[in-house]
Amino acid sequence: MRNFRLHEDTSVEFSNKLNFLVGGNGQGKTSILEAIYYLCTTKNLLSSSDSDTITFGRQFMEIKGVIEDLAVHSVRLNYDTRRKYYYLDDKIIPNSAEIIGKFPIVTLIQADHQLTQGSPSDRRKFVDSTLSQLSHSYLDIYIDYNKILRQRSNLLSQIRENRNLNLYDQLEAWTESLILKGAQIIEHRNKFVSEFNGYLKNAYQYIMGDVETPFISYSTLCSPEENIAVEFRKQIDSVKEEEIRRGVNLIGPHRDDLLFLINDKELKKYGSQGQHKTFQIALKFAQFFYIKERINRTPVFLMDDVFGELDKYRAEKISAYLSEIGQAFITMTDLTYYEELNNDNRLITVENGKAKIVN
Ligand SMILES: Nc1ncnc2c1ncn2[C@@H]1O[C@H](COP(=O)(O)OP(=O)(O)OP(=O)(O)O)[C@@H](O)[C@H]1O
Repeated sequence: MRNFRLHEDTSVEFSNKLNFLVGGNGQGKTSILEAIYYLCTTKNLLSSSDSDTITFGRQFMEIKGVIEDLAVHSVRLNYDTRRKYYYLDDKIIPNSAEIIGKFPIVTLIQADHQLTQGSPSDRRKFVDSTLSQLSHSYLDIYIDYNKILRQRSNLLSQIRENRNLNLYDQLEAWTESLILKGAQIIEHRNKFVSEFNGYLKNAYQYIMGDVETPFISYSTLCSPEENIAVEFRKQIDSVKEEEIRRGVNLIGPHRDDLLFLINDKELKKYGSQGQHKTFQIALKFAQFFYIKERINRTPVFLMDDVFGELDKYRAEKISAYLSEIGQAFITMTDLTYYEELNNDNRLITVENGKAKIVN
């Protein structure tokens, strides 16, 4: 990393098992996770803007890495306040969608409280990012669908201003495309949720025991037994005037949600803080094992300060769970859980933007 947040010039060679990044607050631990995430996805882990990551007073940042996976790849990201460049094996990648799924990654970070406590879009993002890492065809459908949404809402606003017949014909064509792609998204999400529930139950019960059973219910425009395209058409026809009046796409999978339940009770309404936290962690471990089994490759796992907020019982359970994952990067402010770890693992201290391997 060069000129990346506090890291003016930091290099680290990681273990292919667990890497513990230990240091006080504000020393640059999370930034290392952020850099790894950039290399695997081209995107920012914390939804900050790329320009925030350049060390104060500098004009550019650079992150380079070697990823040993099915093959050995060199990856590099440069950002110079105007443009971001991503290189894979020294070849520039113009479209970041090409990288999604190439280096599978799962993250467990502070912002994950939004998964259970935030808005439906946070939950849709979870499903979409999992499916996009698994299948490029899902990503293509998803990108197409979002383009259609934009075009169609522009058109709805135009019709509001000018009710011309030609525009109505165009609207019908966009509605057909919306239904076609939207129905494909719903089919994929339906299948995902039905498969994923087993993984979630395993992960949750590994941490909490089997007195509590988690469940995800997918809330979309119709039930799984109904014909998606037929229902979609029926509902979109019934709100046509309202869509024009508001210039908004009112029906489709962009309004879906996931409902989280514990023992059939809605987590959002009845869950304790601890249950929320356990649910968030279980979602991420389940995502890890789901991706791993579907594509037969082990995602990299990033965990930012997970242990700080947990009681001793759950922290120990999760610490034991770590031995079942592959390469992981785990930040912590102290070494309470380090003693349980074996020789394959690496302890790296991070202090004021400098990283040092301790063992
Ligand atoms: N663009 C930047 N240039 C220089 N320093 C920065 C920049 N952005 C953030 N920082 C500094 O980096 C530090 C935050 O880094 P990071 O989030 O990696 O810390 P951390 O070790 O994970 O801390 P915590 O344990 O509190 O989460 C802060 O001290 C912040 O002031």
